[in-house]
This record gives sequence, structure tokens and C-alpha cells, in this order.
Amino acid sequence: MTDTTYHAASTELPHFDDDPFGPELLEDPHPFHARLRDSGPVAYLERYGVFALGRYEQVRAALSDWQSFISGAGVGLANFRTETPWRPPSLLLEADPPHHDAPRAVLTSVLSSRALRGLRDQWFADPESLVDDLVKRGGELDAVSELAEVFPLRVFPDAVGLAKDGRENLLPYGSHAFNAFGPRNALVQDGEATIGAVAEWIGEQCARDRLAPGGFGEQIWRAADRGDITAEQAPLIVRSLLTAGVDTTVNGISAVLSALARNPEQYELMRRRPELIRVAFDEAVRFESPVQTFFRVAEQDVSLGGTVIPAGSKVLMFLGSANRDPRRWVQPDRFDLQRDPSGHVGFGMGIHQCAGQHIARLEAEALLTALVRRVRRIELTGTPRRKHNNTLRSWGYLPLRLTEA
Ligand code: HEM
Ligand SMILES: O=C(O)c1ccc(-c2ccccn2)cc1
Repeated sequence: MTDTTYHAASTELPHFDDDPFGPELLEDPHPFHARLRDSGPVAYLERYGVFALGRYEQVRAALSDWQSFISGAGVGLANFRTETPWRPPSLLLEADPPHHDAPRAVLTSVLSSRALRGLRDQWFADPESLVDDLVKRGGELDAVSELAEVFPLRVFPDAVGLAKDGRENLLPYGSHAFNAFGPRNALVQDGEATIGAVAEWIGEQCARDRLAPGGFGEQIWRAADRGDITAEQAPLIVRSLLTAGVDTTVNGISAVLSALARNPEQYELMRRRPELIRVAFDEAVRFESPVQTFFRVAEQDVSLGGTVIPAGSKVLMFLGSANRDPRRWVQPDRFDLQRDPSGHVGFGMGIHQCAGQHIARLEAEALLTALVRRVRRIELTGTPRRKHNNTLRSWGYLPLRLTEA
């Protein structure tokens, strides 16, 4: 049973000709997610010739079974077995064990919650002045350009040990990298026009002599000195931080600010019970799923949800759909700080689960702590606008008013 066309033609498998990377679904994926989930555990997307998983159970199963659902052929639509990647593959994201093991162990150690303890005081102090200034200025702001895109870029590049110049390349690079996991549509083509110089700058920053002593980047190079990884691997592992470490947290922070502004009673609850701050971020990652989708390849014929997925097939996992699956979550479309969001797949699951999740949580906790101390109410003052990306769920504009406590 290895003929993909057999399955594509087979009647029992639900087929969709929707485009999950088109403007309609990028604007509002939820109706499609519901149709996908209700069609069954596995479906087929004709437009791209890939299998699709919309339910929590199958997404979690595929993420946990790295032997059957591999990353080494790419986690975007492009299959590295037949297509040349736009950049050298990630040694973590686009690698399987055993090659994945050493780079992962190094990043897990460098980004561990213990390693981040030294950053806590500094990262908690930084947003206080930022929030103070915004509140004193009257509290009206675009929370994307004046908060979500500002705070991560004030603390994370310094923690990596990046030079001061050129940091404006980080967001465009990440946006393009996440677009590039999708089809080569207008979003990707628009990025290709300028990505060359940006990618060159990113590559240059991964050299040892560019990285400040003590930062995450130089710590990765020290792992090469110890022989935990090779000197050839070190710059690519630093590149992982620059690729995945900025746009994701920007959108995670936008997501939690948007959710709190739309649910003022949840913000008040969080102010009364600051221990809910950490729940708030994970509930926002579940609710909004800043990372919406990515792929795996079936290493061999694999049975899932009653369907046999033929070896070599690309499988598209809809994290955003799984995180709102009513089969797993009570009232999934509610942003609810009194639920336990653990088990959400917003950071993935299994051996590739987000290596930077503690960074993301610390950034969000620092910002939300500064807000609850200084701001009594957060409210929407206009119509937010989305920013479309093939993989990331982003706000382009989020008009808010912060009322001084
Ligand atoms: C809200 C913020 C974030 C979200 C939602 C997020 C989401 C994810 C997801 C879903 C994966 C799994 C990909 C897969 O299974 O193929 C992942 C992997 C990864 N993330 Fe994050 N991420 C975030 C922040 C970060 C940060 C801040 C960093 C770095 C400092 C980072 C670095 C990585 C790396 C290196 C991987 C690959 C891990 C591996 O393949 O072993 N991420 N992330
Ligand atoms: O190692 C890298 O360069 C890298 C690591 C992780 C990602 C990623 C992809 C999909 C979802 C979340 N993160 C991208 C790049």
C-alpha cells in the first residue's frame, strides 16, 4: 500500500480544496478548522497533495511519534528529499535523532529555566519603564508596534549577545522564515526580494567573534570548545535562536494582550491573583496559537485515525485547530484563566517541543507583571488588523488604552 493516488482518490478520506495559506483562511481559520475536525481524524488537502490533521488526538499522536512522522525532510511544504531548502536546514527543527540529539541537548542546557534565573531581575525591570512611559503618555497605543515588537527586541538580542547594529533585520528574517514553511505564494515572493541581505546579516552574527561573552550565542560556542557539538554546528545553532526567538514571542505577547483586552474580567482576575500571570500566557498560546501549522513526512506507511498514510507523504498539523478541539477542551473558544491549559500543542510536543518556551514564558511574565502593577484596565479602542503569515498568527495593529491603576 504505497500509492498516494490510491488514498487521494479513495472516497472514505475527506477531501478539501480550501487553501489554508490563502488570505481568507489566514484572516479567519476557525470555520475551516471546525469543518476539518468534524470531517474525521485525517483529511486530504487537494491543493497541496498533503494529509491534514485537525483534531487534538491525531496532532498530539503525530508530534509524539518522531520515528513515523519525521522532520528531516523538512517541516514546511517543501520536501527536502526532492527540493533544495532556501537555506541550510536547521540542526534541530529539520533534523531527526541521532543528528538532532547533540544540538538539542546544547540548546536545552543554554535555554533551561535554571539558566534563565540570571536574566529574571533584568527582564522584570525593563518593561516597568516601558509601561510607565506609555501610561504617563495617556495610555493610548498600538500594542503591536509600541509594546509587543519593542520589549522582546530590547531584552532577547542582548541575552543572545548580538551586536547593537542591524537588529532591525531580526523581525523581517523571522517573518520570511515562517512564511517559507508554506507554499511559495505572494507572502514568500514578497520576502524573497529583500531577504538576501537580511540572511547575510543573520549569518554574520552567528560567528563567534560577533557574540558578546556570556550570552546564549557564546555559550553555544563554548559547547563546541567542550566537544558537545562541532565548530561547524555552533553558528547554525545560534541561527536557530535568531530565526525562532523573536517573531514567535512578539506574536505570543500580542496574543495575550489581545485576549486580555477582549476579556476585561479575566484581566481583573489576573490583577487580583497574579499567580495566574503564567497561566494567562499559556492560555493565550492555546487560544491564539501564534504558530498555527507545520508539517511532517511519513517515514513509512503509517496508520493514524483509521487511515494509512503512505510513506513519503507530507502531513500538515493544524496546531491552532487542535488547541480549540471541543473533543479535548471545554468551551475551547473561551479565553479562560481558570482552565488548566497544560497539554496544549502551541509549543509542539515530544522531542521537538519548543526549545525556547522558557524564554517566551519569562518575557511574557515580565511584561504582564509590569502591566498588572501599573494598569487597572486594558481595553480595545479600535479595530485590530491581522498581519498575514503562512505559519504565524499575527496582529499587525492592536489599538489599546491602558488605564493607570
Ligand atoms: C510564543 C513563542 C513561541 C512559540 C509559540 C513557539 C512554538 C514552537 C513550536 C510549535 C515548535 C515545534 C516545531 C516542531 O515540532 O517542528 C518550536 C520549536 C522550536 N522553538 Fe519555539 N516557539 C516560541 C518561542 C521560541 C523562542 C523564544 C525560541 C528561542 C529562543 C524558540 C526556539 C525554538 C527551537 C530552536 C525549536 C526547534 C526545537 C527542536 O526541533 O528540537 N522558540 N517552537
Ligand atoms: O532552528 C531554527 O532555525 C528554527 C526552529 C524552530 C522554528 C519553528 C518552526 C515552526 C514552529 C515553531 N518554530 C523555526 C526555525
